[in-house]
Order: sequence, then C-alpha cells, then structure tokens
Amino acid sequence: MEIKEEGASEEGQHFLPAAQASDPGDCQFTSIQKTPNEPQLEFILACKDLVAPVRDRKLNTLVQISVIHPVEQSLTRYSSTEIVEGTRDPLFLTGVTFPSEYPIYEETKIKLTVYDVKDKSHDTVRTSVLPEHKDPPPEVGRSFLGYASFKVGELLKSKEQLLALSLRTSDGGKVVGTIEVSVVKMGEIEDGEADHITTDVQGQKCALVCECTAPESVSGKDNLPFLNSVLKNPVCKLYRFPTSDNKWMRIREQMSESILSFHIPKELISLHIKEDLCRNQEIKELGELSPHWDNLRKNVLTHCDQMVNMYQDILTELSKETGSSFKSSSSKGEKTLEFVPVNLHLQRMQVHSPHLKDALYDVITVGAPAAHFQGFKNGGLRKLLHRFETERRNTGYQFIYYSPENTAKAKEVLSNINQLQPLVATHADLLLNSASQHSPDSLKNSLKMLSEKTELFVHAFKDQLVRSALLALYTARPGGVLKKPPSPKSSTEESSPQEQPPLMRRQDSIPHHSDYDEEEWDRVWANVGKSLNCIIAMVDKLIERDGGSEGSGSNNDGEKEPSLADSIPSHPREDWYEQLYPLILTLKDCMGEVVNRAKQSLTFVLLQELAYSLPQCLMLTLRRDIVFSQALAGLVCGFIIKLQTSLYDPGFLQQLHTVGLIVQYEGLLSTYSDEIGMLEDMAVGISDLKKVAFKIIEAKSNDVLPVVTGRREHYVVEVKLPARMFESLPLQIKEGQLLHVYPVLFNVGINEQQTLAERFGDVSLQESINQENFELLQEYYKIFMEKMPPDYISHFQEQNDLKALLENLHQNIQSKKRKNVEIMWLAATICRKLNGIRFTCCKSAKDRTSMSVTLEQCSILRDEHQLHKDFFIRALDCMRREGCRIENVLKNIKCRKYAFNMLQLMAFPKYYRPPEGTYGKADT
Ligand SMILES: O=P(O)(O)O[C@H]1[C@H](O)[C@@H](O)[C@H](O)[C@H](O)[C@@H]1OP(=O)(O)O
Repeated sequence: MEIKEEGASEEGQHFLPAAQASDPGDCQFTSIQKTPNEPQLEFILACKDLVAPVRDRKLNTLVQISVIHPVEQSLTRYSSTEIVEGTRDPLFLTGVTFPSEYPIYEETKIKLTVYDVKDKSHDTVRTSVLPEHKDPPPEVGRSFLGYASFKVGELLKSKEQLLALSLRTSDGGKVVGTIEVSVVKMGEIEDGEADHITTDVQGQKCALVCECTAPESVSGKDNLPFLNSVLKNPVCKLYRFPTSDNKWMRIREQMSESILSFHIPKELISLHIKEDLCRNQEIKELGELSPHWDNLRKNVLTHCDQMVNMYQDILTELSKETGSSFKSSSSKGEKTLEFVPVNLHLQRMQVHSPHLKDALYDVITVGAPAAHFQGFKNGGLRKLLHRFETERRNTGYQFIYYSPENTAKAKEVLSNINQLQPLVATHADLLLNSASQHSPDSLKNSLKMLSEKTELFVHAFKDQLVRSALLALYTARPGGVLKKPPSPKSSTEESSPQEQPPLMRRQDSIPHHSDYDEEEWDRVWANVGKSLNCIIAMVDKLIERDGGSEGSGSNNDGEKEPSLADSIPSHPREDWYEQLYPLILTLKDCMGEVVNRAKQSLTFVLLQELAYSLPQCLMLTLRRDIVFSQALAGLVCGFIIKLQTSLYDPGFLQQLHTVGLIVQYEGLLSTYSDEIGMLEDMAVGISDLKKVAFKIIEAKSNDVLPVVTGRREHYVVEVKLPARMFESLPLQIKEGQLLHVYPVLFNVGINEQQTLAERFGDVSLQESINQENFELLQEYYKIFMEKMPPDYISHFQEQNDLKALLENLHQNIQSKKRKNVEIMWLAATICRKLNGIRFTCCKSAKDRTSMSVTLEQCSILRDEHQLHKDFFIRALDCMRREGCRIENVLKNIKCRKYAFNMLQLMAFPKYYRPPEGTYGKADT
C-alpha cells in the first residue's frame, strides 16, 4: 500500500467520507469493544529525543494524525495536536478521540507525522480551504521530521495499552526520535502530584490534553439516549491542567449540534399557518360589511392568503432538509433557512478536580436571532415596531386603532372561546350520558365539570373590549349608523363620526354610547348562565325525586335556586335523559349565539390590526416570527439540556415549578452599522420568549421531540420525557403545571465596530437594553427570594452573595465604561448561581462567541476550580487553538481560522484575542 504524503481531505473529526460511514464491507473487520455513546478509542501522544534537522535549532513540533481505512487503503487526515515549543521531548496537549459512530476497527491503521513548525502564523491549524478532491498545497511554514504508524488492534492489545514507536524519515531509513501513544480511559488519568510540570514541560504551552468521554457522575449517563435524540455530531476534547496546589484537574470540552435547529422552526411555522388560516377564515365569515370595510377586508385577505402561501412554501423547503441539525454562518442570509437559528450548539465543560465536586458548565452558543435575509437597512424589530405603532396610532383614518394590548386581548379571548366552547359541549354530552345511565353520582360529577367549564366560558367574555368591538362591528355593517353621537368618556376620547362615509375613527374614538342596544349583548350573554342554572335546578330535582337528598340543590356558588327548580315540570321515575336533553340544547344554542357574536366582533378588531399599512405590517409579523423562531429553537434546546442535567436536583425542580427559570443571553454585537439592526431584532426576539411556557409530559413512544402548541401571543412547548425520567419529577410538574422562563439580555460590543460606535456613533441602544434587562433580572431575583422555601434560601445565601453581585452589575451598567466586559462576566455568574440557562451570541456565534466562551471556561477554572494562575493563558490558548471552537469555525466556513485580522484584534479587550496562527483573513 502506498501512503501518500498528506494527500487527503481537510481534517476534521466529523466530516467522514460518506462511503466510509456506511460501508457494507465493514462487517468483515473486528469492531472495537465499546460502551454505548462513548468514544471507541482515545489516546494521547508524546515524543522523545527528537532530532533537529539543523543542530541547535529549538524544535517547535506538532503531530498530524491520519487514518488509513482497511478497505480503501486511502489516507484521511483526521486531526492534529497543538504545537509544543522549544523542546525535543514534547508532551502534547491534544489527544485523539474516535467517537462511537466513526468507522474504526482493529485493522484500521493510524499514521502519525511529526512536523517542525517554523512559522506559527502559517500553522497550528490548516489555514486554507481545500477544493474538494484536490490535494492540499505543500505545507507552508513547517517541515517534516518523521513518521510512524500502527494498527489500532496493536495498540489495544499492547502491554498497558501503550506503544513506543520509532519515528523515521520519509525514506523509512533514519530514526529521528520516538513517539509514545497511550490509550486514555476515564478514571485512569493520574490524580498524582503535578508539581513536576513546571520543569518537565518548560517551554510548553499547556498541560496534557487528550480527548475522552464524560465522567458518569456529571453526565447523567442514564439519560444519554434522551439527550442524544436532540444533540448530534459531538466534538469532544479533554485537557489536564495543574491546580494552584499542583494537583491535576481534568477538563472535558464538548460541543454538539441540535436537531432542534430545524425541528422547532418547522413546528412553529406549522402553528403560524394554522393560526393564520383560522384567522383568515374568521375574517371571511365576518358577515356583511359596508363597502368601505368590505374593500378593506378583501385587501387584507388577499395579502394574508399570500402570506400563508409563503409560510407554506418555507415549510415545504425546510421539510426537505431532512436530518439537518445545523445551519452554518455562511447560510445565514438564505431565504428558505430564515427561521433556522445560525450555528446553534451546546458548548459544555465538565470539570473533575481533586478536592471539589465534579461540575458541569453549559452555554448555548448561537448567532443572534435576526432577520438576515430581510436585512437591516431600516433597522431591526425594536425600532421598526416602535415606529410602526407610533405611525399607526397617529394616522388611523382608514381603520379603528386598537392598542397592541387590546389586539392581544382580542386574540386571547378568541383563543379561549375556541378552546372552551368544545369543552363545554363535551361536558354537556357527558352529563346527558350520565343521565341516560340514571346514575346520581355520575350525574353530580358531570354537572360539576359542566358548571366549572361554563363559568370559565362566561368569564372569558367579561371584557370591555368585547362590548366596544360589538359596537364597532355594528357600525361597520351596512346601515349600521349611530343615531346619536356618543358622549366622550374622557378628554382623550373623541366623538365618533355621525355621517357616512367615512366610518373611520381613531382608537380613542371607539364609540361607547349610542342608540345601539348594548343590553342585547348582556341578554345573550346572561342566557348562557341562565340555561346552566336551569340544568343545575333540573339535576337537583331529578336526584331529589329519585330519593337522594344529600348534596343537591346547589349552584356553583353553593346557593339554592328553588324557584327555578320548582318552575321546571318533572315527573317521578321519568327518563332523566329526556328531562335534561332540551335544557342542554338550549345551553348549546345560547353558547353558539354568544360565540358567534363575540367571534365576529373580535375578528373585526384583528382586521383593524391588519388594515394599516399593508403589506408592511405583514412583513413585520414575518420578521418577528423569523426572529422568534430562531430564539425559540435555542431556548428549547437550552431548556431540555438544563432539565436533563438537573433532573435529580430537587432544589432545581422546585425552582422550576415555583419560580421559573432565568435565561441569560450574552450579546457581543456592536452598536454600529448592520449590527444595530441585529441587536434590535435580538432584543425583541429574546423578550418575546416571555410568551413561552414549558410543559413536561411523558413520552409514549420513542419520539421525544418537543411539540409546540398555542398561538403567537402564548406558546406552550411540550417536552416529552421517557417514563423513567418523568417519574422522578415532582407532582406539580407531572400534573402539567406550566413552567415559565425569564429571558434577559446583556450586550457589550467588543470589536473595532464598537470602537467606532463609542467614538463617533451611539451606544444608547446597548445602554438601554442593559438597563432594562437589569431591572428584569432584579425582578426575577426578588421572585426567587420570595417563592423559594426559607431553608433553601438561607443555604443559598450562605453560598452566594447575589445581592452584591447584582449591585456590582448595576454599577457597571451605570458606569458607561467602554467595552465593559465585566458586565458579561457578572451577568453570567449571576445566571449560573441562579441555576439559569446561559447563552452566548454574536452575529454568527463563530468568532467572537468562541473567544468569549473559552474565556468564560478558563475564568471558571480559575475562580471555581483553582486553576494554577500561570496556566490561565496557556489553558485559554489551548482551548482556542485545538479545542471545540476551532472545529466550530471549520464546520461553518470550511477553514480553521477565526475571521479576525490584526487591526480588528487590536480593538478587542485583551483576553478576547486568539493565539497567533489561529486567525486571519477568511472568506466567510
Ligand atoms: O462569529 P462572528 O464574530 O459574528 O464573526 C464575524 C467576525 O467577528 C468578524 O471579524 C468577521 O469580519 C466576520 O464579519 C464574521 O462574521 P461572519 O458572519 O461573516 O462569519
């Protein structure tokens, strides 16, 4: 077999050649014994006695790992170590891991090639994008030292699973040193003293790194199948760093995509289509309208139908993306992928340190939810919505202006009606069923349920809006002219026009008084209650005559209504069903009448919302839906992961159902140019997440994908848990209590654009977002302190000084310091201490986000796990150079380079700059 020198595809653990991934010929090879969901093979590398090509030259080495598949015998470049500088005996920080799905066998051959790196700015990582099926260009800035190869089976069967191989020059002749390959297994990483590290690894960039699997205690291994159903393509790295008392700590970094990236948008678009189709139908069924309103309705319907078609097309396109779980940064402007979040990943750090409990730190990284395809020329949602509302309020001469609150109310009442009417009807039928069985107990129970639901139904209409909408609709009917002018309610209310046309008013002119018979509605509405009372009275009477005396004769308020009962003729031993049937019919008829009137009037309110500035208002809704969809996909992902990791923490579960969860977003966008618009979109998208509640249900099949229900103003995400996990939940959650989230966003721009904003532009957007969200965070803390049990709180306060942290955050927000990254650190710390869900976002969640999450990881190691202070920068460089985030860059733009140039980096806060050789001009 010929081993070509470095002729293969761009390295990357998760870009398997398709043929390899499912080769039927594979079955003739010996599989590696493996634990489910864990990597099959992991090893670390070290070299000894390397020979420099030129005497006295200090070696800066790296090892490139390639795989030779036993069938194809072709070489696939798999991964690299980091560069270790200035030593002939390098101990490499980066190990090698083959995830469970990788086609590797005992017969698979691994080739290790050692290079001497002369120019770091050209190396550490491959810096060019390779056209497919093309050999890479000759390596720049590095020279070949030697290579060795081995079969996986040899390594696994070797003594202590360690091989010491001679490194040879390319002609296979001269030995230029030794390379040690040792298998790593969890629990085998030494807990011994690490005090030799300062001398042993002098000149090296950091401590030992290898790639490995999760410690059981923190990963909740039993729950893995559940988590694996939403997380895909994990990349895993493991590092070992010294602690301040010279012990080893072990850190595992993991990054995974989520199929929720596509699943949630599809759920949401389907829901919007359903909601809009229903609304369009209701608008069609508004009945006869005067010509002005009728034309308006026709116009609205034309646009609304077009919108539904557009949503349907987007859904069709998205449904074609079967199996996708990731939208790359380069696709962020694609129309058909607009609803999908950009570059959504779980970034996880697990820490195993000598004296402390194992800990897990999760951050969801995602591109700022924003409508990239629509663009940012006119700003983002925050500005657009504000402007739209102001203009609508001030120019409402073609329609009636209802405030956003009133419009939302109309939608809520409509949705309640749609839910309650069938519910009441079902309970009425159940009552008849009990009557036909002649069962007093069953009859009483059915009546109780019917009374409860009918009461809710009647209550749903108890809103002034229904009254004013009825009147407005009345006046919009042909000939529905007000005969006398209404008397103004307040100084802001104008009188309604007396002549036709135009029948156009402003909101503050919605008429309240006229010849219109307002009491008619009261009568229709009251009839529902009356007919229920008749049913109650009849049931009492039937039971009483049947001989039962106990528990009868009460209506919902516990009061007897003897007069009603007496007025209904009843005959002993007569068929109960026959007695009740006409009363139930009357109840249903009365309800039908109420529903019909209320539905039409409230739909008329919705027509007003749509009537202004078509099609812009629909485009604004589309923009909001797009941004929300991206935000929701991230949130659901974060929620499911948080639930999975904290499932056995009673304090967390109690917090979940009594308080709800804080969800903290760190934004790194600049308040300059297009990113202003992105930030404006993001702020609204995140704030809209308040409308989401979660409900946990038991999974009845293997399908554990969440289901989104509800409507635009109120969404419920049903999270399905396998029976075993579901059982461990508190009763309140199992009974379906809605679980709430409190989203907060803190943004600090860090790049050169932010420098421009600070010098020549405007940072007020960032300042007001941070201030507003600080207030929300404070409010959450207050509720948390009030609602959690006192003993929990006292223990919590012993551990954390949240008050001081909040105060500190407040001061930093107020201080107006430039690029004040302390804000992000404090907000993140508060979120972690409050058991919240952490997010980090920039435009693409690729470059700035990578700098920030790696900095956060290392800061946590320093502050919470006693990372040796001399190793802070080394750890940071390690994670940025060879960790999960450079893989993130690769999978996004097919190039292992953070997209920064020197000039940009000069503007970055110090700890946000990546190590030399890992950044450069990349065509993103
Ligand atoms: O992941 P981001 O930080 O949003 O990527 C930016 C990068 O920060 C910037 O330096 C570069 O010029 C590009 O604009 C990157 O955004 P892309 O969306 O083009 O990847």
